[in-house]
Amino acid sequence: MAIEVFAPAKINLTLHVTGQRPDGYHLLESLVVFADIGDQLRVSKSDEMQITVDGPFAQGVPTDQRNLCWRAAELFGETVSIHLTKNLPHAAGIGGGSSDAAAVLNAMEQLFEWPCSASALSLGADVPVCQRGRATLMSGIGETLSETDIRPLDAVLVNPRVDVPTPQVFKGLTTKNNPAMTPMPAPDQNHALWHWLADQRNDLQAPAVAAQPIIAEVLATLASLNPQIARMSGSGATCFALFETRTQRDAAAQTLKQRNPEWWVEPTTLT
Ligand SMILES: C[C@@](CO)(OP(=O)(O)O)[C@H](O)COP(=O)(O)OP(=O)(O)OC[C@H]1O[C@@H](n2ccc(N)nc2=O)[C@H](O)[C@@H]1O
Ligand SMILES: Nc1ncnc2c1ncn2[C@@H]1O[C@H](COP(=O)(O)OP(=O)(O)O)[C@@H](O)[C@H]1O
Repeated sequence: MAIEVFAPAKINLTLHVTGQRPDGYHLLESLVVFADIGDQLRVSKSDEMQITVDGPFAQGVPTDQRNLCWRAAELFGETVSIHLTKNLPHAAGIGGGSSDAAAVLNAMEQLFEWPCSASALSLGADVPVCQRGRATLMSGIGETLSETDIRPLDAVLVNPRVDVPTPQVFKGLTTKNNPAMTPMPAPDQNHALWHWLADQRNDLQAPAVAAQPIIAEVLATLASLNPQIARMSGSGATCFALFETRTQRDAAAQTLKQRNPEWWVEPTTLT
């Protein structure tokens, strides 16, 4: 029997860095949502571990213990065969590896019919939130999760096809004790959410731009298309823009693809 699972792109609509633990990990506050685009995985029981990868971003994805999917299976404690169709850019701030690992854990719980007894957090700070796969307020280093409600958001994701290693971006932070997020508004209308989002931040945006200046160009290009908000996700380099209507979103995506054919541009709905 094979289980098919979807590993959606993770988007940090906000990302506040509010402190640092003695072990070096940073304390975060983030509103995390998920896209309707992502990687696709097929997981089946097998006598030995095996990973095969195809898809537009297959190149450079490890097929051994370095793949987070492999480490997820080891954490679960069984061997499986995994086929990964890699549709998302990696080292991109949209949780590609973390979302794949979360999907493998979810698939293995279905396949073997018992829950994973080890902590998903040991695979990466983003894996627990990716296991939920829906709008969540995340804090701590990624272990404190509280469900939240948002209306579907029309967004365009843009990645200029440069890798941004997460540890390097955290190292580039100049201040680690930044103000916390303010309380999120009730989910009854998107206007209130957009207003609130505009007052929040991604504290990793400045160090990511310092590491890869093209991110500033992506953000300026998105801002020129009159979105409600344009910001970077995670540690970058993927940026998102939110639009009031699906028609505006699709028109913006079309313009971006024409102007910058070398960028990865995807219209999507975030929930
Ligand atoms: C920044 C975020 C925001 O959601 O997203 P991405 O940019 O990875 O998508 C995550 O916190 C990333 O989570 P994840 O990619 O799972 O991180 P991990 O593998 O646990 O850690 C990679 C490295 O990032 C740094 N790190 C990560 C999380 C955290 N709360 N503090 C940190 O300082 C550490 O230097 C660590 O060695
Ligand atoms: N399943 C996977 N998909 C993509 N990258 C992976 C995977 N497993 C391990 N990696 C490695 O993890 C690194 C970070 O990728 P990713 O998790 O997509 O980044 P980010 O944390 O920025 O979202 C990549 O450079 C790649 O070598």
